[in-house]
Amino acid sequence: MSETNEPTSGLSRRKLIGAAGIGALAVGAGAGGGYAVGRQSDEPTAGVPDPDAEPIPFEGVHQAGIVTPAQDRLYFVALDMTSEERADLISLLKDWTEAARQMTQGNDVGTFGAVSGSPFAPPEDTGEALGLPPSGLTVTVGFGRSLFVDAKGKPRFGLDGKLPAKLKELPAFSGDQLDPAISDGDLAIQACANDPQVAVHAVRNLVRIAFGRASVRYSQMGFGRTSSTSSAQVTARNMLGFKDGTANIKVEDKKDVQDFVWVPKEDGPDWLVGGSYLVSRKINMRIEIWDREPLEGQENIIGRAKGSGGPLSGGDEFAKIDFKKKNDRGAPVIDMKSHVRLAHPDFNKGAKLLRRGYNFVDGSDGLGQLSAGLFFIAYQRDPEKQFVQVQRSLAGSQNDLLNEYIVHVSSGLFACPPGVGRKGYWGEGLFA
Ligand SMILES: C=CC1=C(C)c2cc3[nH]c(cc4nc(cc5[nH]c(cc1n2)c(C)c5CCC(=O)O)C(CCC(=O)O)=C4C)c(C)c3C=C
Ligand SMILES: [Fe+2]
Repeated sequence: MSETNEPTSGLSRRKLIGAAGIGALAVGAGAGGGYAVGRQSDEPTAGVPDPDAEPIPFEGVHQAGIVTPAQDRLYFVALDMTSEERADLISLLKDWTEAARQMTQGNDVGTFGAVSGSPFAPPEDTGEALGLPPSGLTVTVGFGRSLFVDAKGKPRFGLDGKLPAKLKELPAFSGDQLDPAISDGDLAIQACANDPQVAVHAVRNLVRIAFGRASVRYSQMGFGRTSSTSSAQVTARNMLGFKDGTANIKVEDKKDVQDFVWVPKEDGPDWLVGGSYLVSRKINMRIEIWDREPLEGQENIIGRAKGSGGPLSGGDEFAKIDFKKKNDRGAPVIDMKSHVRLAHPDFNKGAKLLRRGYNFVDGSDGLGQLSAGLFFIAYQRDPEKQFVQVQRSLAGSQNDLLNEYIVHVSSGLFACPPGVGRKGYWGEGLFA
């Protein structure tokens, strides 16, 4: 297994297949006939470079979609197994791995894809990504605690002894209003891309492949990444209008990535080494109330300037925060209950997270208010020492000033296995 590998071969969505040409339909008989129709060629439009044409490598030591520079769109889905058969779980993980391998490289799912198979059988690929480039698609999977043990603690799928000690249920936090229907799950898929159609196509096909073995529990679409995971990216803004992700772990911070993101051998279990834990929290915002808060108040709540993103203690966006600085009345310039102070490693036993969240707007509620917020995602090596530590500091009406404007409504914790090589499949080590 290497960190990066060349794309695998497959049926390119963008290649003109056969000599029939645009719009022509080749008709034949039998599943192996190769009925090909292509709608686009690989030729770029003259003078317009396509930044999304180059796929992100699927194979590697770690799964893509964690330290990979955060794309602009998310489609997150949690599923529950509908079969209790170990063989079904294994075959599902194998089928998902192969499909993700193909889709992330800009190829159709299957041997004949969307339009090259038998006209008498449903296509292997649903087709809505035909003609679209890879668009930076990454597909990342995770396993929930309920995949390993049922509600009574009885092992499922013969996975006795495989449950990671750190894959505990997250504790209840003050102020949580969690809806079980949109929380947890046996399996999670995080599909990220720069084109929402490509992310949706990926999830739709994986859900379709799962039919008879697993079904959707809940899903969430996200737009506008709220974190940068590379210092080459500009910091994007969240729905509160603030730059979000300034102090995030970036892929270039090699030591932080090593210390805070990947599960090392000494932590175990063996099958998870090189993987990571994903925490998801859907956080609704009382956005209309926030919008009535004066600028000074908004900045005091976050602890940073809304325009530049710099700390209120002074300096540009990436200046070190001076929590000791006082104003002329002798009060701390950075409020003791500001979000950045309570979330900062200095006040959380050194804990850091790799945040990878997205904005969402799920239409409007019955009161004419936007159902908007942040679908928070964070990766870490140890959920208790990292997410739980920080969220305990933030939660509750006596803590983070931001809590007046937000409410956590969904929660998930998933163990994401390491990456795969040319032949492996996700979670293979679980069945060794
Ligand atoms: C438990 C972890 C965190 C939750 C939940 C969370 C929710 C949340 N955050 C914002 C907006 C911002 N967060 C910022 C910084 C920041 N947030 C967390 C953790 C959680 N946030 C951390 C660890 C940090 C970095 C702290 C530091 O080291 O300085 C910022 C500032 C810019 C930045 O550094 O990213 C903003 C803005 C919202 C709106 C929100 C819930 C809806
Ligand atoms: Fe935050």
